[in-house]
Amino acid sequence: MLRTLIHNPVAGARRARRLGAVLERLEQRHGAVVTLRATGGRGDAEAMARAVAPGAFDAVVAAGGDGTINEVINGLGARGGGETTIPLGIVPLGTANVLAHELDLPLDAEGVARVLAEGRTLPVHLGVANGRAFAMMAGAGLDARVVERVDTRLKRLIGKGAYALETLARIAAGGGGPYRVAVDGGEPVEVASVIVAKGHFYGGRFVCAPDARLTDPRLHVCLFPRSGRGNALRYLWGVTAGRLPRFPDYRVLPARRVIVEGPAGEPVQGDGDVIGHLPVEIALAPWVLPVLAR
Ligand SMILES: Nc1ncnc2c1ncn2[C@@H]1O[C@H](COP(=O)(O)OP(=O)(O)OP(=O)(O)O)[C@@H](O)[C@H]1O
Repeated sequence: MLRTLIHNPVAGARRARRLGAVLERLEQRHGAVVTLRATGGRGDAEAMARAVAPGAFDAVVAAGGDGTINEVINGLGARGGGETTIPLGIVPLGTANVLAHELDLPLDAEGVARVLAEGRTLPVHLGVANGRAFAMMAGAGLDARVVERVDTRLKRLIGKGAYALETLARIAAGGGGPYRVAVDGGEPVEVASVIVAKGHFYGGRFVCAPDARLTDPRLHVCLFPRSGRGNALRYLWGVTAGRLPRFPDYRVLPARRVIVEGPAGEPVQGDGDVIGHLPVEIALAPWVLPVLAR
């Protein structure tokens, strides 16, 4: 069993010991041969995944947060996708680890190593936003502005709390939008924020799109219609309290193709990192990614 493991040492800084324990179990208990490569900066994980020689490894493992995993996914996608795609494995070392939660991956070293060695492969349908693949979600509006501005040093220090503080700061600052969202060629609707989900979890284990599933070839468009600080706080409370899907003004539409327009140059987030700017066309990726899961 041959695995190449692409590690973001910044994402994993607080959890370096967990990665060591995973490697030890993989090699000693499961007899895996692991090649470890560390990234040196943004874009490295994608280039490393893209450069894996065909047939050299039977899985490419991303060790980091959702941003690192997203890069590896794009690197694997750039290889052409299709039947020959190398399976993706995950060592969750990030702040929110939304994809790991969505896949119900174990977080302990023993469990992570077992999935990487013996897990089944799950066919994951990806989204693609202006050519960049995403596994969990892409969006424009409040959450994209939060992702753009969140202080990375604070994230390393206090984890998810940095997102909470930045969300409150962005709500207080106001502005942004409105966005016009056209679903499957229909008339555009105007909203204050939009999230296009592939998975049902958001920001950890909060639920935005209850019916979205990674293995389902559909996008779920989450529409936050009302603008203003009061409504932004109300939606935020709805997400954190698990009430959002029951809000009468909140809507989730299944879709295959979504176009979002708004103030030119506003950020678009994908899997928790800025992956582009408006306007954006979001669709399903033309390839399916095999992902190692329980
Ligand atoms: N060696 C490196 N030094 C600095 N930044 C890096 C390095 N390698 C990767 N990065 C960048 O770090 C960013 C954050 O990484 P990642 O998302 O994996 O971790 P995280 O932010 O802790 O987790 P989460 O996405 O779950 O919040 C990514 O955008 C990635 O491109």
